[in-house]
Order: sequence, then C-alpha cells, then structure tokens
Amino acid sequence: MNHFAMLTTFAKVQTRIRLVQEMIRIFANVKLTNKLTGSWLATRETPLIRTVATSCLVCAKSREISQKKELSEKKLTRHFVDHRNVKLQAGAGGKGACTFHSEPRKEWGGPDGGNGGDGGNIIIKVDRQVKSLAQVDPVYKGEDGDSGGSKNCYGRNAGSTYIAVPLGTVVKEQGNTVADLSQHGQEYVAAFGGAGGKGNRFFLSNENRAPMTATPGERGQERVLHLELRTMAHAGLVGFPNAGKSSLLRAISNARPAVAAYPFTTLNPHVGIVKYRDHEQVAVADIPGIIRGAHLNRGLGISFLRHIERCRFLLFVLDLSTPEPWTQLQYLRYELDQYESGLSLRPHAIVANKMDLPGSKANLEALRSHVDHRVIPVSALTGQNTEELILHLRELYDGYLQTEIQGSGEDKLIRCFLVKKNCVFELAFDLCCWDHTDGCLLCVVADWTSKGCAYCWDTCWCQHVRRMDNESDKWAGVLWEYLCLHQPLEKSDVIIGLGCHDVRVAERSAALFLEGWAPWLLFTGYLGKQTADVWTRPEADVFLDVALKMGVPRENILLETKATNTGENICFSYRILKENNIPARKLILVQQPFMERRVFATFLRQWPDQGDNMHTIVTSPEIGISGYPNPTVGTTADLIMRMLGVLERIRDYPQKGFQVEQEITHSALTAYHWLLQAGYIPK
Ligand SMILES: Nc1nc2c(ncn2[C@@H]2O[C@H](COP(=O)(O)OP(=O)(O)OP(=O)(O)O)[C@@H](O)[C@H]2O)c(=O)[nH]1
Ligand SMILES: [Mg+2]
Repeated sequence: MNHFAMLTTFAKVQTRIRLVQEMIRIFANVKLTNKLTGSWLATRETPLIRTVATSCLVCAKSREISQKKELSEKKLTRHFVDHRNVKLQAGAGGKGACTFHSEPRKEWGGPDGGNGGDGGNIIIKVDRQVKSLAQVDPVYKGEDGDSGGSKNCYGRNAGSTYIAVPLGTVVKEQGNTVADLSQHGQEYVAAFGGAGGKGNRFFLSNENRAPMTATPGERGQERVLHLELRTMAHAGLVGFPNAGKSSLLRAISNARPAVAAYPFTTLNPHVGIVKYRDHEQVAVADIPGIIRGAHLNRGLGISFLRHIERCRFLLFVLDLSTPEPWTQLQYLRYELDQYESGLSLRPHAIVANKMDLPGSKANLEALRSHVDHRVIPVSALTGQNTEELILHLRELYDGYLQTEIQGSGEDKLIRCFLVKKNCVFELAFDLCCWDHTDGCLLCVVADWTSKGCAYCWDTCWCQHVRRMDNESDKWAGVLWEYLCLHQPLEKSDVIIGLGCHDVRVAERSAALFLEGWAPWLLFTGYLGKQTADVWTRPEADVFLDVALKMGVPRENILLETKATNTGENICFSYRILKENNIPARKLILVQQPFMERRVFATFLRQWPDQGDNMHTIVTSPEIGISGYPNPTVGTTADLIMRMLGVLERIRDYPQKGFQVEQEITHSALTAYHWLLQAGYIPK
C-alpha cells in the first residue's frame, strides 16, 4: 500500500468513528428525553398522540443550561412590538413625453409623446401569519412610475408596496383612527401613488395641432401613520410575580422570556405561539407580574393591566406552593375589576402551577373547594400536565372564534351594486346567496375593496337593499364639502338657474328672485345627460313652470333652451343677456350643491367678459348630503358616482380649456380614491 492509500484509509476510519460517536450521543439524548416526556418512540405505538406540535415539553428550566447566553430583558422585548410609527412616501408618477412622429419623407408628423405611468401605492395588508409589528420598517418609499416615450408609448405603472401587519392592527393619523384592520387579507391603501404626467399627444386639439406641452408626474402621497395592535394576544397569563408565568410560556410555546427566582423578572410583555397539528396557532402573552394595588399604579402598574385588557381570554397562574393560593386569585380578580369592571369575567382558566413542590397537592384540593371554575394543575418546571393546559387553551380559542364569527355577521356580507333602469342600489348579500340560482345571474367579487364593484342583474334584490355603510358616508361627506363653495349672497343683476334634473334648483332660483336678490331670472338648458331620458321638454321650460307656479312674473323671466352642458349654459346665457340689453356685472348662478365648484370654474373660463368689476356668486338649494337623495335624482350611491365624475372633470377639464384650474385638496383626493376603490364608478 502506498503512502497516499494509507492516508485515505486512515481518514475514512476517523470519519466512521466520529459517526458512531454522534449516534451514541443522539441515542443517549433520546433516552433522556423519553424519561422526561413520556416517550418519543412510545408515541408511535400508543394511540395517545399529542394533538399539539409544540417542541418544548421538556422542562423550561433545563433550557437555561444551554450554552447560549440568555438575552437581556431589553433585547427579548424586541421580538414583540405592539406599536410603530411609519413614514410613507408613495411613488411619483412618471413624466409625460414631448415628441413628434418622425418618418422618412413625412416632415410634419403629429405629436406622439405618451403619458407617464402612475406611481405605486403603499398598502397595509393584514397577514394572519404576522404576529407583531416588529417587522414593520420606520420608512417606506413607493415605486415611481416610468416616464412616457415616443411613438405613443405609455410609461409602466409602478407596482404597489405592501406592508404586512397582524390581525387587529389599528392605523391612526394624528390621533384619529383611519383604519381598523380586523380580517385576514384586508387591505388599506395608506398612501396613493401620484398620477402619471400627460404626454404632448394628450394636448392635441383642433386649435393646437403641434402641442409642446407635456406635464410631469404628480408626487406620491406622503403620510406619517401610527400603527397599533388592538389585540395583543389571544390568551394572557395573569399572576403575581414569581408565580411561574414566564416558565409556563416557555413550557408551552416557542417563546423564551427570562426566568429568575426574583419578582419582576419580566418587565415587558412577551408573546409566544402555541402551534397545533391542524396548523392553528394561539398567541399567548406573558405579562409582567401584578401586585396588590396595581390598579393604583403600584408595582409595574396600570400599563400591564392595559395589556391584559387586550387579550381575548385569560389564564390565571397561581403559585400552589404558597399557603391559601385562592387568595391570589381573589386579589388578581380584584385588581382587574378595579381597572375595568368585568375584566376578570372574560373567558378564563385557573392554572395551578408548581405542582412538583411539596404541599402543592394539599393546596390544590383546598383551591378546588374554594373556586367553582376549572383548575388545571401543572408544573412549568417539569412540564407535568402541560398537555391538558394546551388542550384547554385550544378550547378557549375555539370558543372565541365561534363568538367572533357570530358577532361579525355583518362583516360577512358581500357588497355590490345593482344597476337597474339607470338607478343604482347598493346591495349586501349574505354568504348564503353565493349559490343563489333562481333564474338570475349573480356575480360577486369577494375582494370587492380592491377589485371594484360587481353587478348583478335581475334578481330578487329588494330584500337585500340596505343602507350605505358609515365609511362610504364619511368619504362622500368629504367630497361633498369640497365640491360645495358656500359663498355668501349679494344683491345682483341676474339670477341664472342652470338646467338639470333637480327641480329644487328652479325652486331655489325662484325663491331668490322673490326675496329680491336680483330683478331678472334666467333659466338655461335644453336636455342634458340626466334629463334626456326623463323629460321631453327643455330643462329651461320645466324650470319656467316651477317659477311661474311660485309666483315669479313671466316678464321677469328669460329662457335659453339650447345649452346641453355647463360650458354652453354659461356662453349662451351671456348671449341672451346681451341680446336683451340686460346689464350683467353681478350674477348669481344656481345649480345643485355638488356642482358649485365646477360651475364657478367653468364660469371663470367661459364667460366672455371677465373684467375687474365682474362679480359672480354660485349657490344651490339649501340641502345637505343626507337630504339630497330622492326618487328623481337618485340614491346616495348615485350621488357619490356623480360627485366622482364632477371631481374628475375639475381635474381634467382645465387642460381641455373648458374651465379654470382648481386646487384639489388632499382630503378630496383621498375621498375620491377611497370611493373608487369601494367600487363606485364616476358618472
Ligand atoms: N419548582 C418549581 N419552580 C418553578 C415552577 N415554575 C416556575 N418556577 C420558578 O419560579 C421562579 C419564578 O419563575 P418565573 O417564570 O420567572 O415567574 P414569573 O411569574 O414570570 O415572574 P415575574 O416575571 O417576576 O412576574 C423561577 O425561579 C422558576 O424557576 C414550577 O413549576 N416548579
Ligand atoms: Mg416573568
């Protein structure tokens, strides 16, 4: 055998020896574990298989022997974070391009600059797997949209940035709650990406065949939000200092809170996850010890009672080695109830800990005779009977899920719109209607908040019509407020009632005349979008009837019956007043409340005579948003869709030259996006 072959054989023998040593070590460990836990191999034969998959039946204390240095309390608490501030900057829109078509022998190619892509939104999304806010970064920046290109190439829209948060996260802005995320998968668009800029192709018109204008993309929304976990954990371990709460959490979950033989070892709450075979997970919080007078802020005081309040059910941990352990329970209950009445009555179990110590057995019997609730004897140190505790924990959890589902029946409704004869009804379908097949097509988008609305036709819908939810109402109110101007009235030369399908506009115009705000009343309008299907006579004629009925003399009323849109209403009214030699330096324009801003912006662009001494006031029927819906003008859902359409015109029409630019406030823009997302379609 040569020298090299000898070396190879020696190395092989050494590897085998190491393998055998390793096997012996593992085997010895298994035997030790079997002794402590009641067998690893035995479970293969016995039908009594653990229904839990927690890895830590071995006593909690034994783990302290591990060579790994224990983490300090401060470091340990980093694993669980229950509130966070985040700064969000959504992506900016890409800029529009300014280019012209170029081709050999084609000198004057038209504009072909494409629009920029929209900036990416930042979305907060609930993920059941996420248990704390520890993973949430302090700053998020959304993706920017791509710029537009030549040959009418549009820039790519940026994708959304997602922030995963646990169930029960409350989103707050300047102290106000803006979202309460309570369902798995629920999304909240926390910052909207900026719209992409327009390329010069967009500005092509009959007047300008070679526009050089291209606009930059809008900036993305910027927000600072405060995230807070409403529910801290499913179960909370409540007990006096040193009762063994942290040891117990170590014994039943994967958490590693510090354990020591002195009070107030735990200074901050820790959350451990108990995992079950069916992959269900129950979060258990180890809460710092409570002492008598905690409700008066003694010991670690009220802040920890606050954590208890956020748990769905409680585990009272008692040290059974002390005399009269039931008094601990009485004191704990007293402290909880002093903090919040009825808190101690939450679903709970009593855990009698330290059963391995002498005297505990006798105390257990005495405790059982003093309380009428279930008592689970365990030893966190040796792991004795932790099985029963884990199974009972699951019972409590299942009970909680049951009540949660029953209580949130309303949330299970799926919302959609029914469009019928030009009327839109908001509907709510119960889950059971998914299989509803009595001759109707029912199409429901489950993820309605992000996908938009669903339509359903010809169904027995009456029973399902319901009020709009508060959140839509809120945003509709914000939009309404932005669109109304609330200008104070002044004596004027002419009152102009702009035609529409709402006769309250005619009534308001006539009332203003009768109150003496102006000596002339002019109604303008042929048939428009809303009236074309409903009326056969021009809007101005219908309004005239209303005014005459109210007692306005015919000779004070002028009619303009050709205009089909707001711009024409203004231009044609100017002409009529000129033809009749009626001075018009001061005007009162009357339209529907949510049209005030748009009418004003249109007037400033379309009225030919915009001298310094020209003065205009826009007003409307004196009704609020709740008083607006009626059988003629439609439902609140109709109103919302019209308001969205008006806002889009305020945004887009200045570029087309129809009206002057108006600043769109941040709140109005947020309302617009929210309502769009909720499925309302701009009309
Ligand atoms: N013999 C015995 N000792 C235990 C048992 N459980 C906990 N201990 C001991 O009791 C002491 C306190 O345990 P901890 O788990 O830190 O108690 P705690 O309730 O978290 O205490 P605080 O964090 O101070 O509120 C430690 O020395 C543990 O080893 C048990 O079942 N049997
Ligand atoms: Mg502790």
